[in-house]
Amino acid sequence: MLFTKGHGTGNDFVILGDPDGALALTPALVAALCDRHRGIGADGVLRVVRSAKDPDGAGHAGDAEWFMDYWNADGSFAEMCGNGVRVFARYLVANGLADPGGEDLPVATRAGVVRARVGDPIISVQMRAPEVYAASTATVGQLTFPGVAVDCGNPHLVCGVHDGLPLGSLDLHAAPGYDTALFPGGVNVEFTTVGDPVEGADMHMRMRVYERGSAETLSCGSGALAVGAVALRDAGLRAGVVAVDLPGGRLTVTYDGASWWLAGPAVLVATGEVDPAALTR
Ligand SMILES: N[C@@H](CCC[C@H](N)C(=O)O)C(=O)O
Repeated sequence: MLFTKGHGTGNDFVILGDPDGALALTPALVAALCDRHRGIGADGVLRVVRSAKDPDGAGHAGDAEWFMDYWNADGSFAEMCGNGVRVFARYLVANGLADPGGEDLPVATRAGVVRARVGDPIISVQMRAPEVYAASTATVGQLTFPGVAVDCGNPHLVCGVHDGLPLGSLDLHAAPGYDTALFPGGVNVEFTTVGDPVEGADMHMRMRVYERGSAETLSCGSGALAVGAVALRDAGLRAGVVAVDLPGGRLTVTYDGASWWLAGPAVLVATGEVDPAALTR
C-alpha cells in the first residue's frame, strides 16, 4: 500500500491515494497505520477518493471532484479536519490531481464542501461558518474550566484558562471530562489564553487541544477556527484576524464579515510503501 506522510503545523496524517474507491479501509487498519511505534504514526488518515466513488463523498460533493475521507487515529470518522483539508489540497496539487493556479479548489468533506486557496507554503481554506451555541464546562483533574460549544461541522468546546494558570501546566495525557449529554458523539476540547499583540492580527490567542479520537495533538485547524470565532465574539468584533498559536505553530483565522478562512502551512514530507499485513503482526 503506497502512502504519503504530511502535516499542517505538526498535525500529521497518513495520506492514502484511492481515486477509484478500491481500498478496503477499516478502523483497525487506520489505528494500525497511525500507531507511532508499530505503524507509520499519525494523528489521522486522509483517504483521497473521487467523490463519486465513495458513498459518503457522493452525498457531500457539490462541485468537488475529490472527497476527503478523514479518519481519527483511533479509527473513528470525523466530519471535518481543518489541517487535513490543507494537507489534502497540497497532496492533490503535488500529484497533478488539481490545478494550483485555477479557482479555489473545492474539497468535499462530511461537513460539506470547503474551498482551498493553494500557496506555498501557506494554504488557506474557506471553512464552514462556526456556530457558537451553548455554555458548558470541561474538567482536567480537579480543575473545572467554563467553556462554550462551537459547531465547526465537527464538535468543539473552547475553554478559557484564567488566573495566570500556564497552558503548559494542564495535564492532557488523559481526555478532559465533558458533558456527554451535550456532546453524545464526543468533542474536541480547546484550552486558551490571550497572547500578547502580534503584527497583522486583531487578536492573538494561544491554545492546546485534546482531540476526539486522537488525544492531544500539536495543532487542530477546526479547533483554531472555533477559538477564533469565540475570541471575536467575546471582543464584540464583527470581523477580524485572529492569530492562533499552538504547540505546532501558528494558524490564522480570518472573518471578513461574510466568510471564515483558516490559513497555515501544509507540508508533504515522505512517500513510501507499507505492508498492511505487517502492521498487525
Ligand atoms: N485535527 C483536525 C480535526 C480532526 C477531527 C477531530 N479529531 C474530530 O474528531 O472531530 C483539524 O485540524 O481540524
